[in-house]
Parts: sequence; C-alpha cells; structure tokens
Amino acid sequence: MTEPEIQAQGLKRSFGTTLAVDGVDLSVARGEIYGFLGPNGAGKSTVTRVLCTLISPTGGRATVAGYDVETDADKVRLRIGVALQEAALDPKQTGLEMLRLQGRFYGLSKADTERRLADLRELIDIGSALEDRVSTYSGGMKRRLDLALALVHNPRVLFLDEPTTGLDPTSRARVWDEVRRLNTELGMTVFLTTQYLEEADELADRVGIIDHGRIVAEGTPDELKRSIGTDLVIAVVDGDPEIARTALLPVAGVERVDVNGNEVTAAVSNGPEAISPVAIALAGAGGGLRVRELSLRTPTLDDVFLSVTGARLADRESGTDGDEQAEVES
Ligand SMILES: Nc1ncnc2c1ncn2[C@@H]1O[C@H](COP(=O)(O)OP(=O)(O)OP(=O)(O)O)[C@@H](O)[C@H]1O
Repeated sequence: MTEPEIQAQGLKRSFGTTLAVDGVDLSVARGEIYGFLGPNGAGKSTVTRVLCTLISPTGGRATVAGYDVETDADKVRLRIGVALQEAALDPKQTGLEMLRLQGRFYGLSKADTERRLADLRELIDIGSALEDRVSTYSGGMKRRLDLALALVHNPRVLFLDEPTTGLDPTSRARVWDEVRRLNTELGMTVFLTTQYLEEADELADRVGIIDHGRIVAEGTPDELKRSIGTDLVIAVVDGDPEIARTALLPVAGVERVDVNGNEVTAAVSNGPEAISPVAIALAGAGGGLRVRELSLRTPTLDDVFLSVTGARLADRESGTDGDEQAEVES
C-alpha cells in the first residue's frame, strides 16, 4: 500500500489549559479530497495549522507528503500550498505583483514563474483583475488570489481552511469548481476544512467530523449518511419530545430516534412502510403530545452530525449562515 499523503496519530495541541485537539488520528490518501467538518471552535484550524507546520503539536505526530511536520518542517513546507481563513494580502499591490513575489519566495526563476502564472490564469478564474490593486477586489476575488498564491510552487498537497466562508452561493460554486479541477486535472491532494455540510458533501471523497477536538465520525458522505438509516421520518411535536422517543423506539422498522429541541427524528429502514406506524404510535403516545408536522426524507450530513454530536451543525453556529451573511460579488 502506498504511504498516506497526510497522516496524524494521536495528535494533540493545547493552548494553556484549553485542549484544542485531543488525540486526532487521520489518514488521507494521495489524490483524495478530505473534508474536515465541525462547528466553530471544534479544532479544525488548529489541526490544519499543525499539519501546515505553523504550530507544533503538544502530543502525537503527523506526516505530510511523507515528512514529519516537526522534524522535517522545511520539506513539508515546500510540498504544500496553504490558503488560510485570514488571507495576508497586501491591498497596495496588484494580484500579479503578489504572485511574482511568491514565485521568487519559493525560488522559482523568472521564466518558471511566468509559465506558472500562465497556467494559474487557466486554472483560477481571476482574469484581467490580476493587473488591478488588491484593494479593489471583491471577497470572492481575494479568495481566488489567495488560492492562486498557494499554488504558485505547484504543491502536492493543498490545505484550504474554510475557503468559502462568507461568500455568496455563486462565488462558492466557483471555488468548488476550481478545487475539483485541481484535484482531477493535477491529482492534487486537498485537505479542506469547512463549516458547510453542503461543501463537504459536494467536494469531499471522505469526510471527518470533529467535535471538541476529537474525530467523532469518518467516511465517504454516502457511508456516513447510510450509517444512520435508509430514510428519516421527522416529527415536529408540541409537548415533551421524550414521550415521542419512548413511543417510537418499539415501532417495527425504527432503528434509532434522535431528539433535537421539538424535532424528533426516527431513522427507519424503509420510509414509506414506516410512516403510518410512526404516525399511529405518535397519535397514541398520550401525555399531551401533539404532532405539528410529519415528513419523510433521506439523510443529510447534518443528520449524521446530529446523531454523532447531539446537535445540528446549523444550531451550533450563531450568525454564520452563509446566505444571510454572504458578501455579494460585483
Ligand atoms: N492561539 C490560541 N490561543 C488560545 N486558544 C486557542 C488558540 N487557537 C485556538 N484556540 C482554542 O482552541 C479551540 C479550537 O479552535 P480552532 O480555531 O482550532 O477551532 P475551529 O474548529 O477551527 O473553529 P473556527 O471554525 O471558528 O475556525 C477553541 O476553543 C479555541 O478558542
């Protein structure tokens, strides 16, 4: 078997008394897109910063592109591209000036840098704006320039930390296309952290869910969704949802029941067959329980998130709804 492109074993990182990363094991194969999903403060950025050699682990070990992130940090750095949440862009320079500087920084000759810039113009949709000062760029343009900067030295592994947070849906879809292209056309391994379930679902070959510094679930998006049941019957109830849980657990075909606020989710093996028995059980549950809504759907990654963490990702975020906060690109 070929060596994993990214591997972490028992990785830990604390800041004072805060244990931000609490024993993470993960393995990413060459050419894979790995989606690292979790709410604010779960430890995503800290794991990424350790893997990118920006901070040291306080326990465990990790290798990237075959090199240890602590003892061979320089070799790791030459082989990775990094686009973090806070792009360090100089507003007074043009995109082109920044890209040329980056080429020099990585020791590329002038001719090599120009060749690379021509490739990058093909790969990343930044067009003529490269000649403009960064201060005139929209949020989406800044993200794309930052991505291009991470790619100047043609890295083997690309780390993207929440690449589409705050972008409107159109810009988000453009970044997704670019990441897909880098992966399929260049075979680049991509480690992508995100708070967006849809992003992980769309892009990632495999997803790891991190909560309180630990990986609580891992698999392909389909595996993760299948792991919680074929179909879900969702009941929104008035009254004590625990009464609904107790009534639903013995119903034939019900595999598990999760409660989140007044929403009761029953994972079932066959939705159309289960919906009537579920409705009957809820109607006869007693205790003043009333059903306001009953619906049937297939599982999403947010349902997986609920089943492994006890809360929906959307509920754990405050004010980070991408669509409400989206910056509209001109
Ligand atoms: N430099 C630091 N000093 C102290 N505490 C830190 C530092 N960096 C991170 N932490 C803490 O470590 C925990 C994990 O933070 P981290 O930024 O890795 O989470 P995250 O999942 O990336 O969240 P976000 O989506 O907000 O970036 C949090 O409790 C955070 O407050």
